[in-house]
Amino acid sequence: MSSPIGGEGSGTRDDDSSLNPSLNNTSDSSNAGDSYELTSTVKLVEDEFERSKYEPLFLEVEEALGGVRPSSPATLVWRDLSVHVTLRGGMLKRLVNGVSGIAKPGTLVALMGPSGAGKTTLMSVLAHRSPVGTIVEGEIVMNGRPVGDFMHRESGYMHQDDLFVENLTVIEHLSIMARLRMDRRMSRVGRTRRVNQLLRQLGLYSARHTRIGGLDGYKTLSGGERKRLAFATELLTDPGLLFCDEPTTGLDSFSAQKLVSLLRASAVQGKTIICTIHQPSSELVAHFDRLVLLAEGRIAYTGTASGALNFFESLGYHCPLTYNPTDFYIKLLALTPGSESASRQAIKSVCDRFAVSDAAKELDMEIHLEFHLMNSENEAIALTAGLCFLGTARLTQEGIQDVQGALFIIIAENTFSPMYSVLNMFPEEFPLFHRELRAGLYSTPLYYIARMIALLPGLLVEPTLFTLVVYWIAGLRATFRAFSFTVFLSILVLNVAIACGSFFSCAFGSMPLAIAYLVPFDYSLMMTSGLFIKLSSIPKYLSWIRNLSWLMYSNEAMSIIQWEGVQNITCNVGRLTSTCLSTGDQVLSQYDFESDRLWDDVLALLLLYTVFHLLAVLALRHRTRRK
Ligand SMILES: Nc1ncnc2c1ncn2[C@@H]1O[C@H](COP(=O)(O)OP(=O)(O)OP(=O)(O)O)[C@@H](O)[C@H]1O
Repeated sequence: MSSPIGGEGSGTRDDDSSLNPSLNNTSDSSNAGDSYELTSTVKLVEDEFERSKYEPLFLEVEEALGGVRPSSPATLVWRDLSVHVTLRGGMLKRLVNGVSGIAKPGTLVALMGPSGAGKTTLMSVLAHRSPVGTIVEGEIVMNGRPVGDFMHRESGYMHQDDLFVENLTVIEHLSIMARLRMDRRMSRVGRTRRVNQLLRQLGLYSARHTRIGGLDGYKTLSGGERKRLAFATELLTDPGLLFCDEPTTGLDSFSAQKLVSLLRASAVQGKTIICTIHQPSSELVAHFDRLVLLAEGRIAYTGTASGALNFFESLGYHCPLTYNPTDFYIKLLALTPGSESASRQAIKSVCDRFAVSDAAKELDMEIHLEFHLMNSENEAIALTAGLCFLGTARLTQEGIQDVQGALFIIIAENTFSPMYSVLNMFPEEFPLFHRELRAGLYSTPLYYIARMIALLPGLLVEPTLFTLVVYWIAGLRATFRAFSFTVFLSILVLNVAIACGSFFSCAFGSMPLAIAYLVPFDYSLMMTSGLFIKLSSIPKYLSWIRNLSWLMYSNEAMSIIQWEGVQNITCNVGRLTSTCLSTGDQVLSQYDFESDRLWDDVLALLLLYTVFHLLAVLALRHRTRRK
């Protein structure tokens, strides 16, 4: 039988009667259709190659763009993760012990450690691909969702032993996999383009007609090419998250370097990549953004490669100059035959010291924040908040506090979660943005504006929904003007908060640093909001902060809307109260608010919105120039 592939000949392709039999089976009409479609898909790929020879410009542009961005960026967070297996006789064996970590879009993470440290176990649990019978405790979430079967669709897993149908050629393998794995709604031309693109990106173009392996007398793929083919197979669906189990094992140093460079390039495009890796050279380690050193199922270190050197030096372990630092750590964290108990003691001490280190605290803070942001389900909070205030906002002395409380909930909910949620936006995208900026694809202000426009639907819908729920359940002033003005103000508040968060995000290179400065700032905003301390009693040297406090402006404006013109607040007869506030004006002056400042407050909010965005663009431009 002749090969289904036409075009130029290759010694490896002729006499190909051994392609997947189902694809050549003409007795079944559906299979015949499949076979026809596959044949024409492969043909299309070939045609595309032929054309691409004459399209150098297209290649250059694609190279400049670095291919496509992943369809969905993925943040994976795990907290207090322990993994056990049940041994014969029902005994439990712990393989991973209370491990926490985070992997974000655009980062390449290395899981390292001596043999038996738990790397493969941890990675398979994170990928939701652990063997049956594995008991997992702790939390693992991807983009806010606890991991589940969806991980098989939404993440790729490159196994250590790449198994292929050996007598297929590279292009046949990828075409079949494209057909099986890619979205069924994608057109044949779309699939072809993707295969074509991957072959070029992963340097497999010249080997496209080479058989994967096995058959005597034929040229077969090298180890490095096999790994790259396995990588290309996982990239077909363009997952945001990719797991690679020992991708460099069995490769010479040049091939290993080439493969890790490809992983790095994919990460720079926005993917999250987690690899287990065995004793990498210093050059390889330099490609990784984060190292996770495991020992005896625990974390011995997490952070940058240079941070690892400092951490171990702080414990008194100095890596000799002639030594590869990763070999040094792994030797240090391995059980030495004959003195296992002393080794275990030393490993325990390293892990304990890391658990109380600054790096571990920073990591904890980052993880805590991720979980906090994931858990802040807006509508659920709105409902809970609304129910707490159910019907309490009446025109009585107690009702005054309830109205002010409900207003503050609206302001706070539209301030804090959104402000912190954008903190990582710019540091995360900075490598890709910087590369595209250098390629002259757009300017800094244009990128910034596009980023903000992308957020816009959420910036309008979220505050509207939240206010809608809290406002009516709490029973705030039931007039169209009061309600619509409150919605308008809550949208404004959220937008100022996002502008402020964006400024901190652009000004600081990492989220922990941005948080370190933002937390004291947001406390001062809150304290000068008018709810906790009377504005007139704030010390003079601090009172200027209130000019920056959009919480104060919005609190004043929303209070004016609720209380303007109100004349009939009930005083409790028979109850000894120091003062009785019977009009709306008295309520406002109780909080040091002025009834004629409504439009001043709106203007101040608009001004803060503009200033924060301008500062953010300037900070971003400064960072790109500095880099
Ligand atoms: N199903 C199982 N039953 C019992 N012990 C297991 C099981 N799976 C793994 N282990 C043990 O758990 C420990 C961690 O295994 P794991 O494969 O995760 O280590 P690793 O760090 O990936 O090692 P390597 O680098 O050698 O692949 C090892 O001691 C291993 O023997």
